[in-house]
Amino acid sequence: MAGSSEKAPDSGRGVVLLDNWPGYDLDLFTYPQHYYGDLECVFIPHGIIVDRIERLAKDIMKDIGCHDILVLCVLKGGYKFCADLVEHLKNISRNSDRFVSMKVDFIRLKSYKNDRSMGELQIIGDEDLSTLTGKNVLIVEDVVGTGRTMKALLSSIEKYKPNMVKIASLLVKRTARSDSFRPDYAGFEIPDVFVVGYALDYNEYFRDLNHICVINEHGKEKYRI
Ligand SMILES: O=P(O)(O)OC[C@H]1O[C@H](OP(=O)(O)OP(=O)(O)O)[C@H](O)[C@@H]1O
Ligand code: HPA
Repeated sequence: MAGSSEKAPDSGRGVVLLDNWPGYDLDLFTYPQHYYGDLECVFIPHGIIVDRIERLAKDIMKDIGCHDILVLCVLKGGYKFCADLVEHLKNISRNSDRFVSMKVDFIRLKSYKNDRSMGELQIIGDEDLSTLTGKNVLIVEDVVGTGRTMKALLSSIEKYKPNMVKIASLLVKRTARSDSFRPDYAGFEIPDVFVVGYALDYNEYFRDLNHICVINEHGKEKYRI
């Protein structure tokens, strides 16, 4: 992976995977048998994901660790990232002089069918966003693609007047469909490919895959709705 990083590190973009990043041969890793034949490659192995999150947690604590934090996990795709990030944030907080109190809340958003954004964001459930009023909110999201989901969420949240809002996204796509929305913290910047695993899904499949992988055409056909 080191060979695929761009020249000067730009921590705002996270680990940059170039358009020609081929990923790793699937046979070098283990993954559930029920997905044999459905994947192109291992794009980001699980170990690297977790190591990168450890560093994100350090950066987040450095910036906002002086405040009490309300972590807002965006379901469903964000649950793995959120769980691992909170674990690292807790470890850092526990081992530092200043203990930061952290609460975790959840919101469920849905906009994708197959590998396409349907344009309209659904907030599923009856979330009471008034709990965000006056809070220092850290939104935790799995992927920013077009950026529509995050923009819509931010505009829904604004009226509840949180004290501060920061966004951490594990992945950010370089895509022509993007309205150039950038999170405050990014794990990896990736090309415009549809990835699954580590809780990212294709029509609810592949959330039970540890690595982030690229789905192939066979997989898309098999699970298309
Ligand atoms: O930047 P965008 O193009 O808007 O895409 C990003 C969103 O798409 C996915 O959600 P999805 O609708 O698949 O719901 P899920 O989290 O339940 O899988 C993902 O979890 C993000 O929330
Ligand atoms: O690549 C992706 N995978 C899963 N969900 C997504 N939502 C936007 N992009 C993606």
